[in-house]
Amino acid sequence: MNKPRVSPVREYDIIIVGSGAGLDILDMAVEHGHTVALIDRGPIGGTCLNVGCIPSKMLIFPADRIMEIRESAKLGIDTAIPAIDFKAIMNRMRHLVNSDSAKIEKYLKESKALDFYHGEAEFIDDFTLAVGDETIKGKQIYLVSGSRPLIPPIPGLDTVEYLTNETLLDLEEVPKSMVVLGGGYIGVEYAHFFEAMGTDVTIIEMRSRLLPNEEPEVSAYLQMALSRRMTVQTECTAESVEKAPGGGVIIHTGHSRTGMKAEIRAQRLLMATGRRSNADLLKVSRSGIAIAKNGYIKVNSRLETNVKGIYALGDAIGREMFTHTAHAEAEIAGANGIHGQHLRMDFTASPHAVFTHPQIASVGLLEEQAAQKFKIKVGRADYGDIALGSAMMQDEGFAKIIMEARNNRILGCHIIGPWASVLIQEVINAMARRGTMDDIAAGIHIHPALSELIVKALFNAAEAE
Ligand SMILES: Cc1cc2nc3c(=O)[nH]c(=O)nc-3n(C[C@H](O)[C@H](O)[C@H](O)COP(=O)(O)OP(=O)(O)OC[C@H]3O[C@@H](n4cnc5c(N)ncnc54)[C@H](O)[C@@H]3O)c2cc1C
Ligand SMILES: NC(=O)c1ccc[n+]([C@@H]2O[C@H](COP(=O)([O-])OP(=O)(O)OC[C@H]3O[C@@H](n4cnc5c(N)ncnc54)[C@H](O)[C@@H]3O)[C@@H](O)[C@H]2O)c1
Repeated sequence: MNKPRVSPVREYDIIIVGSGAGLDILDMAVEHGHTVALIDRGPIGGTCLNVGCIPSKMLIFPADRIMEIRESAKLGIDTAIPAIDFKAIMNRMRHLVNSDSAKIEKYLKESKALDFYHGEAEFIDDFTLAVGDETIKGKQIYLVSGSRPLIPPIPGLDTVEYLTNETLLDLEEVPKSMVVLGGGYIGVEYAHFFEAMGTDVTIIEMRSRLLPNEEPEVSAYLQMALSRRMTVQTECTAESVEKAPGGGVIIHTGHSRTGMKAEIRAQRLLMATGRRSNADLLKVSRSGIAIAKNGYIKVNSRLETNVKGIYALGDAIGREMFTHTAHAEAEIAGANGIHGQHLRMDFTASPHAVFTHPQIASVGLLEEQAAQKFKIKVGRADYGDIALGSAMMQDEGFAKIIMEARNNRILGCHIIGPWASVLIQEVINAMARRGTMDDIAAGIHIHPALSELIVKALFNAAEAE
């Protein structure tokens, strides 16, 4: 009788799970001369490259151009969009994603500086992981295992076909109609994309506003702007789902305040209802690592778990779930684990942008949060208040800045309108240094440029009582 093959345990200085921000740790570990193993079940390169930021923004860029063309009528430019080549837009996105992912995979497979394990890892013991038939042990472990779509248990959902941020990337034809369930980041970005492509979109959001974690005025303006292009239903929950006779889906909804019931029929249903941790796949409990109630891995401010020598970062810890934050966390975790430093992760100036239309960017505290902690001054400037905004006939959109009243320290900034993700950068830089209004206003701002929006909001805040 053949004995089951038991491969010897291979030992490494460092094991990394995840090839998203995990690659940053890999670089540090290799540079430091450690023996390293990197594990990923694929697709290689993580969420951002394969099913997140990169494909979504490659799709949204043409959607933004469509909006520019539509909006140019107000400037006196007569335009039309005779056709949109959806297939070409999707193919361009898939080509870049696949080729970048393949390059990373080739490097991981061919590099002599590391061992790459292509498979799903799970803990079998402290510091010991199984990947397929292999068993590996690390002196230090970095869990950069990310998150995946959270699909709520809606009756009937298992009987219909639905899309997620992953499967929508395989679409070959533009859907005629789509219900986007969830008005969070993914929901409002893809609602913008599909409407621009010609889909009849309905967003269903159970909370009282879109992007419930943004500044309420930002949500309100976004809802107004998107409602001109699509149906937006807030305080609305999908109670059940069924196949529509002849194709598509029927979503039965209930309004949480009025109790009103309705049904919406659409060719496609996109689930954009949040994310869940991948920690369950890793079976981290077998190594004694503490997990929060929501399934994310618990870490201290040095990004170390309760098990000394095991670090976690990125979406795996469920804090600010953005690529740039994951990279910033990798710097901290790597410096602590690999270089023996004692750095703490500071989320005070951790920003984000939402690439819907109009674009949104945000850093720091919301007005309500700031008011609970400090005596504050708030300033707002509209795009229409500055010269370039007027030239653009940008009569909507604004920047809002929140400062500590006693010293003008910047506590938060929220922008909705063109180039919000770029405009906010100087505020982020100032906040990262715990800066005040002077750290921004001291520099001469070019006239007439959109950056004057920030200066105007700052001065309005300074003058506020
Ligand atoms: C549609 C969408 C759009 C987004 N847009 C933006 C944006 O514009 N800007 C932005 O900053 N952020 C954006 N994000 C968020 C961003 O993608 C994530 O925050 C980021 O990718 C997290 O990186 P990570 O390295 O922590 O995890 P991931 O990139 O998810 O990497 C985790 C890796 O671990 C692997 N893995 C997990 N479990 C195991 C296991 N048990 N064994 C082996 N391998 C495993 C996975 O295969 C994966 O490759 C977006 C997300 C989505 C879904
Ligand atoms: N531009 C960016 O940086 C960007 C873009 C996309 C995603 N992301 C990242 O991905 C994460 C996930 O995005 P997401 O949009 O899936 O999650 P999310 O948590 O931002 O939004 C999910 C929304 O769905 C709603 N919802 C949940 N269940 C529902 C139901 N049954 N009926 C109606 N509404 C329901 C929630 O109230 C919530 O508003 C974000 O937190 C962000 O970190 C970032």
